[in-house]
Amino acid sequence: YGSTRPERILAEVKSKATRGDARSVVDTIDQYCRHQEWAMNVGDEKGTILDSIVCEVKPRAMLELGTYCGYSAVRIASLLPPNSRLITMEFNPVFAAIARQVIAWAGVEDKVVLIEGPSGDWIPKMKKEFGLTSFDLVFLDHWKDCYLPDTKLMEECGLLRTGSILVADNVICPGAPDYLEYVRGSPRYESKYFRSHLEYTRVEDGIEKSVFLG
Ligand SMILES: Cn1cnc(CNC(=O)c2cc(-c3ccc(F)cc3)cc(O)c2O)c1
Ligand SMILES: [Mg+2]
Repeated sequence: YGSTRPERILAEVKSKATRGDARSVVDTIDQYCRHQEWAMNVGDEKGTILDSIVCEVKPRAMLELGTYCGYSAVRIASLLPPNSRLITMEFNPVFAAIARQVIAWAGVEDKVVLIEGPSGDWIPKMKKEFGLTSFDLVFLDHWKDCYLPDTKLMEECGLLRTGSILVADNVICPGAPDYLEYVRGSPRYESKYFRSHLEYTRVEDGIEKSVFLG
């Protein structure tokens, strides 16, 4: 059914999840990816860690790099306070097209802005395009070799303020060694590792939470 994995995930959401119910969309995707076919969503275990950070920070302005099918965008948006915005960026137009439909099905489209294209092109334009001063919280979940260059670019573009928090998925598997070395070694960050597992598996993975100190 459906020719691509994201299309099969969307089909599952439309047939099993309750329209307008973000939690049921999240649970449907988790069930499908745990029992039918694995997919690179942040998943339920690491998702709980992400939830706790979103609830603690209560971000007014949040950025996600790497939308994929929209699983974490839906998860995050369902926790955002009123008149807060999640901007989520996806390079791959096929993923973006699926994610738009998953986000709409969950009924969170008024909290989420999905932008398509390369992060390196978009990051320098964000302030102007969205009337932003800075991001309170950034979730990095895109190509692992882009975590570090994009973090440096966000610093240079003044998108991080004292207290802005970076949350990075997959710092162990597939891994982002250069990023980890940077945030753990830099005096401008206070970093903490949350040990977990690769989504839907017993393989070790984790989330790194790093506070920008300015
Ligand atoms: C193509 N593409 C578009 N966006 C991206 C960015 N995401 C990832 O690469 C990514 C990969 C994995 C993963 C894949 C294979 C494996 F064996 C173990 C782990 C897990 C994740 O949570 C991820 O976020 C890749
Ligand atoms: Mg990931």
